[in-house]
Amino acid sequence: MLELSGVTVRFGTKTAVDDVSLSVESGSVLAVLGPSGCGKSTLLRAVAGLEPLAAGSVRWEGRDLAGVPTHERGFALMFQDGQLFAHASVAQNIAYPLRLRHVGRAARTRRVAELLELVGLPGYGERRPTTLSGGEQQRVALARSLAADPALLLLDEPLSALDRSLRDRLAGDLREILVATGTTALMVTHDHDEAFTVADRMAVMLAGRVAQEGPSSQVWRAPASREVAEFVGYGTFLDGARLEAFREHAGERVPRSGVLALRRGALRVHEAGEVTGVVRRAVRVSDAVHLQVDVEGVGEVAATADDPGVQAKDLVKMRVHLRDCAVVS
Ligand SMILES: Nc1ncnc2c1ncn2[C@@H]1O[C@H](COP(=O)(O)OP(=O)(O)OP(=O)(O)O)[C@@H](O)[C@H]1O
Repeated sequence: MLELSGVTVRFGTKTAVDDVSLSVESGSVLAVLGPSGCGKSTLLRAVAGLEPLAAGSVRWEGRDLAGVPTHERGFALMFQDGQLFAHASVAQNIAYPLRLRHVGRAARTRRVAELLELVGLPGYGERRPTTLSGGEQQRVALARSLAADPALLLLDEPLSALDRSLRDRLAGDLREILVATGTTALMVTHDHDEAFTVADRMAVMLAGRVAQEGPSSQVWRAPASREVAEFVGYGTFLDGARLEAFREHAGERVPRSGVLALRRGALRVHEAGEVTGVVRRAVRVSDAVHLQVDVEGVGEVAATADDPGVQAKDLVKMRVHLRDCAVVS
């Protein structure tokens, strides 16, 4: 188990990581999710022993790692661009951590074949990294990170250099590989979908601090604040008179008080929908149309339509899906 307690990292007068306490159970994956500059990479580097702590402690299996250098922590790091050795083969890249540990040739060859199988690249051993696609290169980087059975895998935006569809696919594969190998991992990312796919738990980090930590589905369904809600994809916030007007359209099942946060999927165009509005903007995406709809008394809300024909100035009816809504304070 990894335990961070009051971890603080400063650069001069700037506090990049501010009193962060988190734990990662053995065999589980925690995603630290936050916007650019919130301090998540610095936190990961502190766990790896690459940044000194101004305060707090990092413990692994109960042992305080203060003073333990990076290479003695038994952790593996994987970055955004896998940083493969361009002049070595895929097999040599993967075998590198094993060579450092003086694992014999036969055992290395066996392990490399096993890892290539695991990451879905059997038979790729003799290729050069430069002949591989970005997604394949990240798979090789993952295989290399896992080669020496690290106690803890530290992943820094492992998929963000890839395009969206590949990223979604690889996120699913990464999850399966981590579960299959029982790997304990700490991943930092700014992508909430990726965090949701790969991790068991999420910690949302804002301005150096942990704003909320919990099982991913809980952070998703019950964000602790408006800032967290915004970060995990809620785009419309209704309170006071706007909430009251929304209730008049949508009915009693809409909460009466607090701030109602809505994801785009909370309002879906449907002929029997209870909320009526005028489309102000319609943007087609691959499998839906994203709308901004003006609802009387409520103002503009984000909505979605399956019918690709929906366009600006249309009068639409929308159904409210409460599972895509949350009340935040
Ligand atoms: N070596 C350094 N010296 C001074 N300031 C630094 C250093 N490294 C990071 N910082 C600052 O600390 C803050 C946190 O940086 P960090 O890289 O951890 O953020 P991040 O959340 O990982 O962002 P990104 O997603 O953009 O990588 C930033 O304001 C950054 O400018």
